[in-house]
Amino acid sequence: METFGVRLHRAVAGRGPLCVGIDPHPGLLADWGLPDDVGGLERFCRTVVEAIGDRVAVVKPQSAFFERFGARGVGVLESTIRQLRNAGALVLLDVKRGDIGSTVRAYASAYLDPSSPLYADAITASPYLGVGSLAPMIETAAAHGGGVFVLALTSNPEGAAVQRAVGADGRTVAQTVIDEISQLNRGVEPLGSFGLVVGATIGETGHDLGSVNGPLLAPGLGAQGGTPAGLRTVFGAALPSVLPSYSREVLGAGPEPAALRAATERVLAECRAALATA
Ligand SMILES: O=c1ccn([C@@H]2O[C@H](COP(=O)(O)O)[C@@H](O)[C@H]2O)c(=O)[nH]1
Repeated sequence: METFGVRLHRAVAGRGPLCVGIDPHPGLLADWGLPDDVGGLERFCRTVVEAIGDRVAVVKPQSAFFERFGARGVGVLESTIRQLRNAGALVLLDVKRGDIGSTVRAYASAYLDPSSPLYADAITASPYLGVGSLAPMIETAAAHGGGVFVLALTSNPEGAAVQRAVGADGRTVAQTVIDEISQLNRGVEPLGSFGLVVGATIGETGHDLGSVNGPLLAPGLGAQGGTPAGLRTVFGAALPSVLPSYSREVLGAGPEPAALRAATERVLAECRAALATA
């Protein structure tokens, strides 16, 4: 069985360093001339899958925008994940789950067990009940070749108050998360399966990302103000491990598939150029 790290490394080598998010905001549905209902959601997602599913390394559906339509919205999420995987994209489901360990085990079954209808290649996770509480997710991912991206330094300004709080050992909360995830990837080649989320908006982090040896998802590009040129400031020597992520910047180019593809090619070229300077 191939690990998620191996699969991601190959996908990025073949398709380029880019993650595109599927965030069907009500405003985007309206801009695309679609109704704000399950039918509109389904058409939006099908258009994105058909336009870019066969050319982007990673696609990141944002679960919240599907959940707001209830069971039928989650049904669209299931079929979107399936279609994306059939098109050869790795699916990173953005659910930011976290809880006590026994409940985390249920989340792991829901998203990282291949027998689940919502099975994805990787998920996002929240470490604020303790990184150790995520162990069942880590174990399930490892058992099935999946990945987990844990929030470390998020792109929103409110995150810093929690993530940069300093603990008794002098490390920030974020550095503790970084260090614990780094341990999981130690010695793994070419890339570990356990990643971190570090926002592209946050500037110089003051944190040591050099030993993570896993993917660094960088949301916040485009709509939130982050730029490919700014990635060097945020990530420094860790730049080669960065997976830049855009949602609204690309989706806003729709609904024409050719325009979605052109926006994807544009941001990919910008990211390639920024990461090539590493
Ligand atoms: O720190 C974080 C973690 C996750 N996100 C998610 O990424 C996308 C960003 O969307 P844009 O339209 O490109 O701003 C969205 O799903 C967020 O929930 C993040 O922005 N920052």
